[in-house]
Amino acid sequence: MTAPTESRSAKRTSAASEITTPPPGATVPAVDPAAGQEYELSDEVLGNECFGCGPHVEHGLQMKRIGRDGTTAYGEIVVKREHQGAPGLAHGGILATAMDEILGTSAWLTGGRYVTGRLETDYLAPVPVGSTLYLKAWCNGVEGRKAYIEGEGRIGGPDGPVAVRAAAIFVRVPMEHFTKQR
Ligand SMILES: CCCCCCCCCC(=O)SCCNC(=O)CCNC(=O)[C@H](O)C(C)(C)COP(=O)(O)OP(=O)(O)OC[C@H]1O[C@@H](n2cnc3c(N)ncnc32)[C@H](O)[C@@H]1OP(=O)(O)O
Repeated sequence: MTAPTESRSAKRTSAASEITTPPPGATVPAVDPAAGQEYELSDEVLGNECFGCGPHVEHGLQMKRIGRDGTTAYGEIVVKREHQGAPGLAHGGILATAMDEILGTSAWLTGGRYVTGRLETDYLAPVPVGSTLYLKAWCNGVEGRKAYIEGEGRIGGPDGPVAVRAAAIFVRVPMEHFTKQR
């Protein structure tokens, strides 16, 4: 009998593909205190009915952003019954949404307003209903309007096993992207 082999995603240490890996010319943004201030103000400007972080969105993730360090963002969600896919486990799309939210937060910490262009997700372990997912995301580089962001979600504690990883390209947009009538 052969020993069970580790899954391909468990062997990978990053969710980033060639597309979401910053090109050689990308720069890691310097920490800008004004960017942090703008990020704090963003809810006031845009309101917050966000499925990811709106505190009063009943069936939303209600992600708590619990800190930042430069462009690294930290957050937590508690997986609720209405977030399940298979019985007792978080739906993969919900986990991707949580990653989108925390990676987006890191992008905004670079000092611009960003939307997700591409999001890649690796699922490494099931996430049970009732568990807390500890999220972290950081910026690997910025080139032109593109921010290359990566992150992970852990269960059991902030240093627990990684259950989900993601990598993304966020594209900088003007404020009108959010305010114009469609
Ligand atoms: C405190 C606040 C925290 C906020 C957290 C937010 C978390 C949630 C974030 C979201 O979920 S945002 C909602 C989901 N995303 C969208 O609705 C975006 C929909 N797409 C668009 O609006 C446009 O396609 C987009 C603004 C992304 C780009 O259109 P543009 O016409 O402005 O730009 P263009 O297409 O010229 O692309 C600009 C650059 O980005 C690149 N790009 C665009 N889309 C891409 C993509 N999908 N994959 C890779 N690269 C992409 C594109 O190749 C190009 O690279 P170069 O400058 O090198 O030429």
